[in-house]
Amino acid sequence: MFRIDISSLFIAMTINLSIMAVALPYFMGRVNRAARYAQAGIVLQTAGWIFLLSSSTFPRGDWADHLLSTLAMASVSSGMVGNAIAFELWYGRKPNARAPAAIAVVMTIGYCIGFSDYAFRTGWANGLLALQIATVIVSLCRAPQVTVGRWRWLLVICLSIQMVVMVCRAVLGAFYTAEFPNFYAPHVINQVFALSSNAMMVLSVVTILLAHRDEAARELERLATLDGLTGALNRRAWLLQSGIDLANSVRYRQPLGVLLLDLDHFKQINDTHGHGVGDHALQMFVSGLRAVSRVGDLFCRYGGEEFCVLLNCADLDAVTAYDERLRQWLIQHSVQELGFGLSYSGGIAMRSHDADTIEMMLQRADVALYQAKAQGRGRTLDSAQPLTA
Ligand SMILES: Nc1nc2c(ncn2[C@@H]2O[C@H](COP(=O)(O)OP(=O)(O)OP(=O)(O)O)[C@@H](O)[C@H]2O)c(=O)[nH]1
Repeated sequence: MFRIDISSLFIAMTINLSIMAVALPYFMGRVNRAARYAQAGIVLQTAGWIFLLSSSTFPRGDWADHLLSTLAMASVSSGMVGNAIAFELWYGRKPNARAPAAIAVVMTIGYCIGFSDYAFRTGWANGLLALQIATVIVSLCRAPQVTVGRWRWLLVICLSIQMVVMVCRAVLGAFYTAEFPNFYAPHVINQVFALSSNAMMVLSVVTILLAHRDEAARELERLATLDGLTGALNRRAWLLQSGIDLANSVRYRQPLGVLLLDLDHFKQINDTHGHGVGDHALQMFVSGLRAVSRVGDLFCRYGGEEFCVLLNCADLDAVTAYDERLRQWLIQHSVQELGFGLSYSGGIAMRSHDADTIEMMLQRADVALYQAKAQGRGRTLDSAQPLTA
């Protein structure tokens, strides 16, 4: 019959954690903030376990035992705070780990003060660590702001098991102290704890790698679809989405318009104020597009100082209103922000029949835009209106 040797399991886990604490930062190379927090979390958990195992080599209740055990609690609970922040970031949220951090502080202080009372300290530490895990589970169950892989549920399951074991340890330690005289006591709960901690260690490393891979994929997608300078969609992504929108507009018999916009005298802006100001003007123009756009409006940087907007469920009046809102926005903001007025010329093309394509609409909008430039700039013309020379 096999025997579960608790102290060997803890020692093996601490050795593996130490290896991971060194190997992860080394092999993952340059990583972003979330992965750095997760790596710091592993380092702190490792330190916590080293302190905890070292504390048991000193006489029980000795000052060294007291100090090392308290440091262990501080490190393990801070490690969970690091993990909580990493998960928040991986969920696309602003990092907010106030609850786990507050629990870590309160737990460590209470543990240090009440150290001489074994029943109290075991109940207190395990109970609050369970509560800390619960706050992380609640946060993981809330909808993420970005697409998150199945690692999310793997983590929820692991943490839930760990939380239940912690609660059992808290109850045993506080109320059934005789059955649970120390950390290595061969109680079934201690055995489950040793086994689940080992499994948890392996799975948390797997989770870190999966979450990190998810994030790298998101970053690649972002780079492939967004314009680096302005953050607007790039032409490729816009054409892809506008083809889908156009097909939907035919299917649901909704009007749809395209607005092609080109900043006026942009070369002169660059020449007079410098390329940096030119870049800032492009970014400001995109802020304007963002400010006046509504749900269903899709804009992109088409290239250079040219932008394109697709307006879903919009007739000519709605497209013209969009154009007017944008001009108003520029009048209100450009002089203040750039020191000079920024204007643009535009061409409108409405979907005119079911066989219309985005390319055909863009061609018509381009002709109208050319005409708007020829007529003195600072205006938008509709390609369906008779164009004056
Ligand atoms: N600062 C900056 N300038 C850019 C960028 N992309 C394109 N340009 C500049 O935009 C200018 C476009 O010039 P033109 O095509 O002559 O057009 P324009 O000066 O706006 O004249 P009109 O369109 O006829 O009013 C060029 O000087 C490009 O170098 C960019 O990312 N940043």
